Amino acid sequence: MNATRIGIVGAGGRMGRMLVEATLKGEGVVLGAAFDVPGSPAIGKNAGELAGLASDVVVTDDVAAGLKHIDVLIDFTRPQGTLAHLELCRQAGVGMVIGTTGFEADDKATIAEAAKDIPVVFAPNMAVGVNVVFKLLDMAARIMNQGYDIEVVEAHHRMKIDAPSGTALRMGEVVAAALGRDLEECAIYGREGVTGERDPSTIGFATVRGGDIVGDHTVMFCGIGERVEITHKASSRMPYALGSLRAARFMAGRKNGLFDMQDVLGLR
Ligand SMILES: NC(=O)C1=CN([C@@H]2O[C@H](COP(=O)(O)OP(=O)(O)OC[C@H]3O[C@@H](n4cnc5c(N)ncnc54)[C@H](OP(=O)(O)O)[C@@H]3O)[C@@H](O)[C@H]2O)C=CC1
Ligand SMILES: O=C(O)C1=N[C@H](C(=O)O)C[C@H](O)C1
Repeated sequence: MNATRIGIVGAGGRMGRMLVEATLKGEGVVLGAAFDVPGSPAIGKNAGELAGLASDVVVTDDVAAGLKHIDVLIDFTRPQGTLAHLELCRQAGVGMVIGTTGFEADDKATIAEAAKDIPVVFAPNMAVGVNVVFKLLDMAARIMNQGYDIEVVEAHHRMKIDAPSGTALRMGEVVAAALGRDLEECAIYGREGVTGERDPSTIGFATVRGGDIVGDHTVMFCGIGERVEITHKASSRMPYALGSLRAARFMAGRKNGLFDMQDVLGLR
């Protein structure tokens, strides 16, 4: 089988560099193109340089032209950029792996619409461990469905711009769905002042930002006399990159459809 030709947008970013490294070292994938925004210091550089490796791919800002050389575009940028790339991929018939977080509901509908024409894997966390945690949370919530207060706590590096993290929100969605609740109606995003007693139907979120924390997530099920905490801690961005490449390989032979990492990992 031919190697999947990968394009990476935001190649100079934290995830972009990790993806370049994983692609250049990976099996069944080949780096076909690398992109960043106009004016980025990454433009004109050899992509391999971003990861201390050898490559013949030069980073450009012309995504439309570069799509001719790839099968799948991997995008960890910003919602606005991702949506622009999505339209280009749709026109070119190129699949997309979307790791960007911070989308509004309308944006997610746009992604779902585009996935009628091209294959899209869209997930707030590509790490295998986090996707296993989603399954554990579903099971835990179904069993501890009464008498347990549920709180989601996440911590990330000081450069992160969205909160709560996409992963924390998905954890909340998984738990809410298992309990037959609607997260939009029961989420509490932080507390301050005289809040009153806790409403047992709510799911609380707390956010920590600091230093170089890669990504920690804990869901607490707090009962009377006991507490269960389910935690995932990332100490490297490589699991996100390796999951993304798995998603890109998963697309081979697919013409369209919206998938997430549960589909890629066979956890559905
Ligand atoms: N799904 C998952 O598994 C994971 C998701 N993420 C998500 O990925 C995203 C990126 O994270 P991270 O790599 O840390 O961020 P960085 O800021 O390090 O990288 C983002 C990259 O995208 C570029 N960029 C910024 N705006 C645009 C735009 N409008 N169009 C195109 N490119 C743009 C940046 O260029 P410049 O620096 O010049 O602005 C940079 O190269 C975030 O949403 C984050 O939450 C992160 C890790 C894992
Ligand atoms: O911005 C990050 O760094 C991360 N973002 C994703 C999120 O918002 O859930 C995934 C991971 O936690 C790292």
